[in-house]
Amino acid sequence: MTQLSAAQNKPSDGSKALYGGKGTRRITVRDIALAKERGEKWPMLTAYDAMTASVFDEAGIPVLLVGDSAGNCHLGYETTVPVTLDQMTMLAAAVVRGTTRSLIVGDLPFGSYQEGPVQALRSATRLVKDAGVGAVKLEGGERSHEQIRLLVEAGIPVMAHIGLTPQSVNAMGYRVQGRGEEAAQQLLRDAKAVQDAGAFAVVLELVPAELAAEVTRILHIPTVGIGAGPETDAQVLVWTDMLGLTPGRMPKFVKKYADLREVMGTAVKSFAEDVVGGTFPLEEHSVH
Ligand SMILES: Nc1nc(=O)c2c([nH]1)NC[C@@H]1CN(c3ccc(C(=O)N[C@@H](CCC(=O)O)C(=O)O)cc3)CN21
Ligand SMILES: CC(C)C(=O)C(=O)O
Ligand SMILES: [Mg+2]
Repeated sequence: MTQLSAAQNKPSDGSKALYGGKGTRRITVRDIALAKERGEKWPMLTAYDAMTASVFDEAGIPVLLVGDSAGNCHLGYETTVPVTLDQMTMLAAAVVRGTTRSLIVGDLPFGSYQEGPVQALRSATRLVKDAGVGAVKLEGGERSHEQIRLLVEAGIPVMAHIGLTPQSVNAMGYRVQGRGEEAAQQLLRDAKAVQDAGAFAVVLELVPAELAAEVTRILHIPTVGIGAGPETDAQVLVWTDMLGLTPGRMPKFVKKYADLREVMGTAVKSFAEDVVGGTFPLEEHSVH
């Protein structure tokens, strides 16, 4: 363990912090492991296109997830369930092209790894070779440990995802997971299973804060919380939620840092009014 300067949340040994560090090469899973040793917290956001990803990359977000939340946040589906591997490959390739420093994690969509480890390896290989991601993510704890193990043996870093697993919405709904002694024990078994299988990090979605804190203390790999309280090593939010673009009511765990829906709506209305009223384009926007 290297010593951490608590005031600045920066490593005191001269190495680069995941967030706030000046390094320009691409972040690796090794950098992520070192951050946990230093007790450093880090942010993760979703991204679905090159332009948005470049904004987050330039802002210093060390890890970007090309989430299958693209299904409902980018492609107009109700849930993540219909998203295909072809769609994820196209979106992930765009995010890789738009970034230089962030580690890009590609979500394996529903149906691309449930058949077993061999299918999972074929799907993950597609994201690595055709999109250029540095890691993949898949849902499930004990039930996915064989998939995780084979991918890791093949040299593909895996981020696991336990607690609420949205690809199982038709079976479990969108409910808090790990409430009550039995469910808490299952979550602890899932967390240990993905670590033992070789995952480099694990997302904890919608689990009680106390349980997420316990998992974070027990595991040596970093935990990435979403609706899992303040004690996880990292926090992830869906970018359209935290920037106020997603329509409608937000889950309780979302903090809205901007109101892009309002900003964009107001701007496009002024454009429309300018066109209708003949005040755009002006002489300065015209060529002769
Ligand atoms: N826009 C968006 N944001 C997300 O965080 C997100 C997605 N889409 N799509 C994929 C999954 C699905 N997720 C979800 C979806 C719904 C709830 C939800 O309804 N939560 C409620 C009730 C929880 C309860 O009390 O049991 C909440 O208020 O948090 C939570 C996470 C998280 N992910
Ligand atoms: C919510 C995060 C963890 C995710 O899996 C996604 O955005 O698809
Ligand atoms: Mg996902």
